[in-house]
This record gives sequence, structure tokens and C-alpha cells, in this order.
Amino acid sequence: MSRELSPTDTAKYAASRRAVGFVEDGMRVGLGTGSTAAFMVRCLGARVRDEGLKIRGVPTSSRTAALAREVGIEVVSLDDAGWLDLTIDGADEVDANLTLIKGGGGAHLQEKVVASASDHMIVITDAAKQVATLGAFPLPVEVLGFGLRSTQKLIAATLADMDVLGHEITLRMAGDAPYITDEGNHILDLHLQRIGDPAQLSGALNQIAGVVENGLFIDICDRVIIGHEDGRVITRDIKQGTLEEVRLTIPETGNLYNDVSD
Ligand SMILES: O=C(CO)[C@H](O)[C@H](O)COP(=O)(O)O
Repeated sequence: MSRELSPTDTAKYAASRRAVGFVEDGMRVGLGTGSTAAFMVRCLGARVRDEGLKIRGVPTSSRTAALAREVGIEVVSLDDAGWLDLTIDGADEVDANLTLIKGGGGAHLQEKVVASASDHMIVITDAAKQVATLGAFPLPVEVLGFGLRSTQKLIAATLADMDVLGHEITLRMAGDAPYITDEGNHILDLHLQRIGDPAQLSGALNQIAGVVENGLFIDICDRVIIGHEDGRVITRDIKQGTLEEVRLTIPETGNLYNDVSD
């Protein structure tokens, strides 16, 4: 059986397969959202199926919950899990300090709550999302629908006070209607080009009434796993100060999830 997997998807799959190698029996695992996280959830499901791995998964969106159940992962709520050993998720941008922009998939609120309640957060990504300075990807900010336009004005005024020039703020849409998050809120995307001081910006945004959460993840992620289209996977852990490179064999035909143990 031949399979169409783009170079980017091969990289996402390789990073995902390496990441699930860090999951141990009995762990409570936060399950991220997005196309990369979906590869990871399928790889984790394969370990549950093939190795009898016993884990409890806490999904970060309704989409991920549905996929986790489909692949046989026991799904529990964050409150039922209590605290998590590990969260594995994708990102839209990652810098050298492992500060992230997340929320391109509209799930950063639950993702941040889940990752913050975890001993460790691993980000899985392809190399294109590594950046020197965050901000080329628009920063998602989840806001209440109530008073949306006044919240937008307050965000614009805050950015102007911070000398963030030339910014544009757009309301995320799903077709003709505003995008609605799993928590029933809206998302404003801040087109900033460059975020000089992520901590200052994150603090200022979260002070604004009507803002629920922004997509900057600061001091939450401690490990990044970068996949490449040739199967190379680079893992950097900033707490341990380690860098590891392995090369995975990516099957060109057959089921990607038949043997995910490396
Ligand atoms: O933050 C997210 C969802 O809210 C995703 O992790 C992020 O958008 C990356 O998605 P993908 O893996 O599809 O590129």
C-alpha cells in the first residue's frame, strides 16, 4: 500500500513518534490539538493497542477528545486526573527559550491550562516553526463575545502604549461567522510581525477586561522535538541542557501506526 505523506507531515510524524517514546505506563498525559498533535495521538493510541500501555489522556479540545477515544486512549477530565506527568502538543512558533506562540488551531486556552498543570511539556514540530524572534505568526487572543469590540479597542490601545507600531487585529472567522472556541469565546489574531518582550506583552494583554487568555506560552515548555522530512529528529531539553539526534525509519508503505516503538 503506498501512502501520500508530504515532507512536512513526515516531519510532524517523526517528531510525534519520538515524543510518545517519553510516555511511560501509568502516566497522565495532556493531549494537544492540531495536525501535529493528531499524529502524536495516533502514535500513542498505537502504543496502547500494541503494548498494552496504560495511560489516562486529558484532551485539550473536543477534536482531540474524539480522536483519542477513536484510537483507544482512556480520556479523563483534567480535574479527574488531578495533575499531569506530561503534556505533548504542537505549536505555531517556538524560539530558543522554548517560548511558544500557540492557538493557530483555536485551542490555546485549554492547551495552556492543561500544560500548566503538567510536570513537563513537550512541543513537537517541524523545523519551519523554529524562529529567532516570535511574532511573524499572528498572536491568538481568546476574548469574550460580550463587549468584543471594546475589548479589541483596549487591546489596540495597549499595543499603542507599548509602542507596537503598525499592528492589525482581526477577528478569527469560520466561514461567514466568527470562530467559536470550545469555551464559547472568540479569537482576535494580533498581527504584530515581531514580539520583542513576550512576558511584557502577555502580562499586558491578560490584564485587559474581556481577554480570557493569549497564545504566548512562557516558561511552560521544557522540551522541543523537531522532526525532519528525512526522519531525523532533534530533541532539546532546556532543563537538563541536553540535545539528542536520532534518525527514525519512516515506512514508505503500509500503516504508519503499526510499529511506533523506536
Ligand atoms: O496551538 C495549536 C492549536 O490551538 C496548535 O498546536 C498549533 O496551531 C499547531 O498546529 P499544527 O500542528 O496543525 O501546525
